[in-house]
Amino acid sequence: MGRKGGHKRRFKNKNNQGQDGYKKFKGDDGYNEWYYDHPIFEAYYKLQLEEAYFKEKPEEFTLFWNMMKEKLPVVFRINKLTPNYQVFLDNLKDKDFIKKFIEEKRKQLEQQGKAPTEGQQQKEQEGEAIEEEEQEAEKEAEEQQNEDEGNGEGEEEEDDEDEADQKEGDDKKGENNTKTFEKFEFSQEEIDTLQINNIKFYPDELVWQINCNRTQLKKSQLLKEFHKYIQRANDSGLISRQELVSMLPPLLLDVKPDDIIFDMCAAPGSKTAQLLELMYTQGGINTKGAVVANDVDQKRAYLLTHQVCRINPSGLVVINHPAQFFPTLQDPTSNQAYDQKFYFDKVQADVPCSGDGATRKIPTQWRNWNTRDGQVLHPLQLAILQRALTLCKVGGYVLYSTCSINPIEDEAVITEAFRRASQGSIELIDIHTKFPELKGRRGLSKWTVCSSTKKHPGHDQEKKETVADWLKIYDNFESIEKNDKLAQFVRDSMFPEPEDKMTNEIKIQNTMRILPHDQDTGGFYLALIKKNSLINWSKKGLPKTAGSNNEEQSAQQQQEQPAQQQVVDDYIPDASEIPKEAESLQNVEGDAQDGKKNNKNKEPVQKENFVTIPEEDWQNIKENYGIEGIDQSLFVVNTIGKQKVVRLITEGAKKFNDCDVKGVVNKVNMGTKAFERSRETFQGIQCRFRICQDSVNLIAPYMSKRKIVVSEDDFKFFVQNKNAKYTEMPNQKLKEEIAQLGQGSIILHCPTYNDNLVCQNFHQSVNIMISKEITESFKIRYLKQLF
Ligand SMILES: C[S@@+](CC[C@H](N)C(=O)[O-])C[C@H]1O[C@@H](n2cnc3c(N)ncnc32)[C@H](O)[C@@H]1O
Repeated sequence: MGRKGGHKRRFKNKNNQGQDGYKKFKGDDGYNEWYYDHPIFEAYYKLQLEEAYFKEKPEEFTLFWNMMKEKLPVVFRINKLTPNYQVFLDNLKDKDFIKKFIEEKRKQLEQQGKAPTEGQQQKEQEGEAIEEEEQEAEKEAEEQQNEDEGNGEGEEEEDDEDEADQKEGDDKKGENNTKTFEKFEFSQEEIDTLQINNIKFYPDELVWQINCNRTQLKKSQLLKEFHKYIQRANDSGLISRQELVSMLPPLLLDVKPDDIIFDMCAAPGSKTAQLLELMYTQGGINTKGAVVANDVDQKRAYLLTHQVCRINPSGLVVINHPAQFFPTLQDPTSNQAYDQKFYFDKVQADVPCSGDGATRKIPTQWRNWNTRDGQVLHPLQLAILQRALTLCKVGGYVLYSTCSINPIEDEAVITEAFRRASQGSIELIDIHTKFPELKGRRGLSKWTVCSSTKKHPGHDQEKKETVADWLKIYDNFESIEKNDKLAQFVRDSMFPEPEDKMTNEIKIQNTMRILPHDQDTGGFYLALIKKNSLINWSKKGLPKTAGSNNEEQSAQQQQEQPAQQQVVDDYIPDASEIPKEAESLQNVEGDAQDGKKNNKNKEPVQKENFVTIPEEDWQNIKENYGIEGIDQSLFVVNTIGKQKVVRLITEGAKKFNDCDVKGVVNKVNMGTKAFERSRETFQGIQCRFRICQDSVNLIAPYMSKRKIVVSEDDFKFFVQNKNAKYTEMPNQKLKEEIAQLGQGSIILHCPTYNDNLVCQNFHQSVNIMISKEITESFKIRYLKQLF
């Protein structure tokens, strides 16, 4: 059933009505239409990719380009740390699961006399769609206004799979370059074709893909309930919705339970969560490692805390720094032969990028794409990569990734890092052998540096411009004319060497490009670098920028910064190396869709710190819950505020904290909530702290008091009855056992599921102390509830 009726789309901002090249208009049939076309963008990638990938089959370029315009399918990963996750997994393994789910729901509604008639259904859908559309238009107008004010940042949404405002249609691809609105309903026949498929390259059957996109799931009345099911699982941390390609970097880092990993540009945290999942899957409660998740944007760092806390990780440390300037910490306990500096075992540099591989998620690329963004970001990306390599231990690995397909942000950055690093100190690992089921393209050994001459050529069919009119190509850095404004951000570091000398030497083909049409994903770039020895960074002057007098500039810089000319192993870039413009482009990338950023009103950073729990409080907790076997120093409190929460951290997190002797790192959060100062003051409560559900599975094995072992049935009873009166409890023996413990926090441990429930025991009742989200997860996993 297609969408009918030509309601008007409202545009509040005049700029929405016809920007050069990006017009929305009312089509002949009354549908609003939207251009998915940018001839310069297309010409640029023909130039960059055709010879390497499509020479034999030039028509494949069209497949690739058309796929860039399609919405992404829904993908999610099951969090293996969630006890009894297999119930959810078993559902997915049933090929007819979606069909059965919908039939079940329909039956339920019919029984309740609530099943909508077809007419009602359509009316409702259209009403909702109009409302949503109006909201989208407003959002867009606001975004436009921001751009006009020079913020350069659009509205962004919260999680990895939340897509930026997308208004594209369903089936016009290939015919012309406009799209109409989605179909909002599925016929029974179409529902029958819906499937959830396992993604083979990901271990343990944890990643699944639905063969429709998220808008379809959300907007189809019949599928809405199914979308809610997925949403409930996501909100509770049972699954994480994350784009498929974005799951590759953590997998490639080969995480070990004792690793201390630096995630340099981490918000909103989908890869951080995945790193922690991989770490705890191997190490269980004995996990000692940590993931230090950093983001330059404080608000986004807080958002990350919120997102990653869904999986309750004691090994999480959230910090807030510009990655390229991250300080070198001292490690007094270091057993490295070379020095006493603190080094990370592995570093993930998922750098800020133009995001032009993420057009399937960020359709505004079709309006905004230009060559300048990549050029502006290149120096920042290079500086972050160099810092990543410096901070990584000898024998450790750095994973560089972007969701851009622009060689200036990808191969050019890697090549320049190798040019600057001392020979043999780093090497590119061939990642193509790691996932035989994944189709990855080899990194480019040559590319073209060029600038677009205009933003967008417009959609005027009469214009007869050609690629040559749109792209100004630079053969080499030296040939750039002095006052060429288009080359303002072009640098010598962006050029490959003649005859691919350097790229062949460093084996750039070991890096990987993911193209969207190869396996229905976004575009992505990955490079895994091993650090073989300490690196002597040779900086032959700052990278030269074109469009100015380079020689003069270089000479002046050499005079001003003589130290930078020397060979240095602790490389920190000079701020002047990075164009100021890079800052405003920082959040354009695909993975990081979060709350709107407003640079203007940034609040001053309040430096947080974490210290070991005070002795008196520790003794109170230890005695009350009978805790043995975990060191006091792994329980920390923050130094600002009321210290209401005691957090559990890992040894790795503690080590990182201890190495920041001078307190130079801006910490946002650490570990997971273990105990909370209780508000209850009534009689009989011995302990001032109640247990938190967040870390109960990590602490329960070390608890000998106030822990009751329950059967599967009793466990389910409490999941079903959040506030259970003693008189309602079916198991008399259990009731007596609970009553004997007296009032206060207790846990119910179910050995069958190896799971625990935190409860508050009152005089005559037991209340389950878990959030709404976790309750939903328990209902899915233990009561097998679908809705
Ligand atoms: C590609 S996104 C990271 C996505 C993230 N790794 C994930 O998987 O959810 C890049 C992030 O880098 C941050 N960023 C930009 N410039 C930075 C800098 N100089 N230092 C640290 N983080 C930076 C942005 O705020 C953004 O959150």
